[in-house]
Amino acid sequence: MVNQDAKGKLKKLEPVEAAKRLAAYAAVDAHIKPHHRVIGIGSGSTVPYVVERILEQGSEINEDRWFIPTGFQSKQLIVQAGLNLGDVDQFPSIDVTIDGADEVDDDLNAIKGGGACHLREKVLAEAAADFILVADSRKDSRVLGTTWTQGIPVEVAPFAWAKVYQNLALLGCEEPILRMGKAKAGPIVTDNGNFVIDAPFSAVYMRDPADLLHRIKMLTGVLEVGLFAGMAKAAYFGQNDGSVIVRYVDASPPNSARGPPSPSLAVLQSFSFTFQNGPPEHRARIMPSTSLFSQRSVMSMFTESHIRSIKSLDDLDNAPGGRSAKPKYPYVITLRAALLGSPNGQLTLQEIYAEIANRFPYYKHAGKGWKNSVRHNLSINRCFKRIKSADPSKGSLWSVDEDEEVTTTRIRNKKRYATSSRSNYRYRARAAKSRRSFADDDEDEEEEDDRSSVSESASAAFIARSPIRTRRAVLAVDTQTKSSASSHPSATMPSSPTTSELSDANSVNSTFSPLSPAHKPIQHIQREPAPIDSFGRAGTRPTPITALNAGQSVAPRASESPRSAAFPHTESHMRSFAGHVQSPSYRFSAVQGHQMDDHYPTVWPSLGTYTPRQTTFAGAASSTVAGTGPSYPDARHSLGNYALKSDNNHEHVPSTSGAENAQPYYDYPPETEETPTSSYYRDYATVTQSDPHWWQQVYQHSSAAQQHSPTQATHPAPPPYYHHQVHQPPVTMSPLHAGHPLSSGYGTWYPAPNLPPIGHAPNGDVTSPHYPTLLPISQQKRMLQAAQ
Ligand SMILES: O=C(CO)[C@H](O)[C@H](O)COP(=O)(O)O
Repeated sequence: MVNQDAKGKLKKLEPVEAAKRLAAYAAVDAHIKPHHRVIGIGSGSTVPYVVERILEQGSEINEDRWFIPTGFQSKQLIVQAGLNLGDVDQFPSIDVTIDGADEVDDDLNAIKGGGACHLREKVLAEAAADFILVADSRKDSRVLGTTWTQGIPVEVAPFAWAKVYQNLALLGCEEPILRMGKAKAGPIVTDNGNFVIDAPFSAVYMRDPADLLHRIKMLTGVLEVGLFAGMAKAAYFGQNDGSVIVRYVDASPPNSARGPPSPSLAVLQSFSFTFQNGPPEHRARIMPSTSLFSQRSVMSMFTESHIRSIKSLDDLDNAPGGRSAKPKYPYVITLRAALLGSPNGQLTLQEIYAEIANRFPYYKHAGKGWKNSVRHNLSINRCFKRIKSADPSKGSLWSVDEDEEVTTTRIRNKKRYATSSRSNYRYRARAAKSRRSFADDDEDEEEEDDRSSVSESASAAFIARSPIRTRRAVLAVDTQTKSSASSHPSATMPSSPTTSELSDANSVNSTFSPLSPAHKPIQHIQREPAPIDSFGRAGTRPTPITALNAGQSVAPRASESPRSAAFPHTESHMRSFAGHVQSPSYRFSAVQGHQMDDHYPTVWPSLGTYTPRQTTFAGAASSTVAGTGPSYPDARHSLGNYALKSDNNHEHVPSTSGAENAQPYYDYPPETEETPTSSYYRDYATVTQSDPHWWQQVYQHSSAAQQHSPTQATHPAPPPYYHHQVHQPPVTMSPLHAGHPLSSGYGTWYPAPNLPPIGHAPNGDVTSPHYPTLLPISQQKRMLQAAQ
């Protein structure tokens, strides 16, 4: 056999190659079973070992099989190995596809397409009952884009490439590059006759690969995106030490890994793998990355009937070490016990914390992380129900739905992944929504979060928000029959990025990279002059960013806001009560935890952009961003106390006059709750459509408030609420719109191309990585200039 030397031993390989072989062999052994008839063969440097191992299953098994290639390379491999070559149009259902990857994140989302095969690769991945990734350990990453920095491969129709290229930049891509051939003049051409653009996006975007995938995929001319979100069932990473780390999206191996063992396990005695099962302590010892080894595996130690027999916190045992020791129970069990044991079976979030900390004093000193976990578990497990409290000052109540399966995460995940990446996406959106709503219930917590150090922020925030944990298991080479691979000295592999490395990667050095001079093929197209609005301003249409010269903004800002009969006040008038009036967009931003200051212009409906003199928040500030910065006192005294009620019953219920009375106020209408981003845009659009008369009322009221209390430092009279009916139907922006430039009456706003992580905004703002801010192009340019 080709992989064996004259003595029948496995040929020695360089460490990286040996690691690839380990991964490939382990994956084939676990997933390609004798009964599998149609097998997808992926592309990349690990895949030859996949074919090698399949061949070792014997010609008898293989002669009844069909092998489907993902490109030229795999077609060659199949043909040269003498295997039956098929295609996906003959076999639209594939048993198992095994493929390489450029980078794989914690949730088994992957970047693929380094070999420009990702269109076919994705078709085969989707067609397969089980899609399995194989790679060496360098591809194992926490956040995509950490090690694979050349960008997301995007396959495009050749004639559309320049348009896609331009639109990728508008989506926030830092520096798209049309991939050039190595020994070819001009761009590489894929197996399907298309071009590839490599599109790097900053870590903020990469934290939600499904969302980014959808945005890019929606660009006309894009044929496929090399982001494989929620598709892989397992990933095998060969290690230098001769072991293989396998990660599943679930607590147990996918279907293909069950059933009769692969014959090669028995055939190839000299190279065998064993799952290191056994007690959790043992697994923990061989898996230093315990944070990745989540509750899921712990959960499997409890049977459903055991969980159902627990009726209160008193039924829970202490861990060794007594009452104050760290409890051994997963949160779902503890939470269930706390709720069931309460007098009415209902508790508020704060009461849940208190009950748990009372039963297990460990939590009293355990920092804040456990509260995040409590909220996370409440939101993701269907057995917990959220109930509106009759007393709004109490916040929501939680109870247990006994009819729902007690969610062992294994069962849940199976359902979730049985469908598609879309369900993963929806799931994330649901979890995201839930997190947002928790923010209102859990003021203290958010406060703590906002103050948390930067070192914790980037990766911790990502990990905390990721609802899915993959399970790691280590496949180790049997010590009795150590393979040649493991006898090689270990090469130094880059380790997982540390938190600080991650934050470095996220920090903003420049906010917008203009197109690379080396690849600046888009010509300036003479456009019709931008329409002039009723205030004499140009720029009501999106202007492609690529058509701008350095330092030029889309619509230069006039020194004074224009006047109109309906709203005859100058900008300086407006400034005089900057602390009293806010636009909903401001307020929305406030609830996301953004600290606003005069770097952030406000869009005044029909008037243009208004830059307030100082940071102000609307009523919302009194809930989630309480205490996040010096602006808060202003927010407390800002007008902000109005309600915006739109046709879809989407009501911004304001706070009354201070944090003490703050209520959860922001409720997402169902049709817009898919992603925070969509809501952001919807709100933004609402601003641009608001009725000027309403604003006039607000103005008048705020004038009155100001007369009553001329300085912001003293207490303005709490104004009554204003209800505003938006005359046009509310704009429901799907997430697919997100990322497109929006035009207001004043200019075009683009999604910020390179968003700062928490605590890293260039102006010192606290920002949330989850809720991109729209920055006006002029500001982006300013920031870019400042960075240079
Ligand atoms: O997606 C791919 C090709 O489109 C490959 O699987 C990926 O690029 C990995 O390749 P390699 O193992 O050679 O690094």
